[in-house]
Amino acid sequence: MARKSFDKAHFLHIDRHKHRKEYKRLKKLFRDNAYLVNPNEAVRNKQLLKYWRTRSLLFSKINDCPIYMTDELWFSVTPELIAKFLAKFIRACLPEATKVMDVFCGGGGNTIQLAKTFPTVYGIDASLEHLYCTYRNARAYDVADRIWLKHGSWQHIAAKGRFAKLGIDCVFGSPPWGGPDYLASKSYDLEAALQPMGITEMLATFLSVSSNVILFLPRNSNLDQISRATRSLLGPSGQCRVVYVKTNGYTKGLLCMWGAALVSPKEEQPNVGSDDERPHGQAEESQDERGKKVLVNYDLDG
Ligand SMILES: C[S@@+](CC[C@H](N)C(=O)[O-])C[C@H]1O[C@@H](n2cnc3c(N)ncnc32)[C@H](O)[C@@H]1O
Repeated sequence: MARKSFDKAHFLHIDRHKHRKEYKRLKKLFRDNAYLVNPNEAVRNKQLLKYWRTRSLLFSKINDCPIYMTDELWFSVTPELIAKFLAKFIRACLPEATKVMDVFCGGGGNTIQLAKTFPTVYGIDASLEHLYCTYRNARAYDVADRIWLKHGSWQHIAAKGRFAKLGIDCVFGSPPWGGPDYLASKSYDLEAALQPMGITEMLATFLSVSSNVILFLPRNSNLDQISRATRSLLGPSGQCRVVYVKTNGYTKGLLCMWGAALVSPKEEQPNVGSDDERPHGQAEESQDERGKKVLVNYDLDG
């Protein structure tokens, strides 16, 4: 691989001298062209076959452009349709926004669509391999120059408070749900099962970066825990908007939103922007009995 295989300026603070080990690992990943997907050869791991077969739902360019995936990314990347919807939704609510953050950026499913919509996107992940995949995939989508990647665990990064000073307009996160077993119980315990911290602590760390927060959570999430976390951090009048996202008639997860512009936008999102720029889909909205959560069903096939 050529010497200029990656632009290290995009990997924040991975300095050749200060962080020798990380730098070397990153260089080796680039040199080996590690994790490149071969669209003509099925993945060896049988458990991942179903994801490989529907690979173009994850990245529509996967059959034509170099896309990079670790085993974990096959089942954790946000499908492109949802990532696109989310990026347009944020822009419709926050038309002036320029800087957004994707905590737990994984293989870049969300980072890429955010970078297609906003000029500056910060991506954070505890896995150097995943950050490398995000960068590579962003190159395939021609948006690598808009992204800045930080390696480390969110707990440590949030505690340092550096991102709080950057004027980030919206912070998004798709935290690990604990693998495909997340549906094993009827109600997903957002305090005990969500990684790397429970919903209240996670929301607090996100709110320390921006007042506009979005989390992508399991579809069976315990909504009372969301209400409690909201009130404990934002007071009794705090509000959260919960958007159920459906594709192919199947609810993929829910988007939980905090911040005035996201919870009570001046105009309803589907009517904002040109036809091309509108978040695509049908929304049904209702208030819960206490009026604290705005529940929305969003069917992307509608
Ligand atoms: C569900 S995946 C995110 C998928 C991503 N939105 C995408 O579309 O590719 C969760 C990610 O969180 C990362 N992660 C897990 N624990 C973390 C931590 N403590 N701090 C930062 N990232 C973490 C994992 O490495 C994984 O890439």
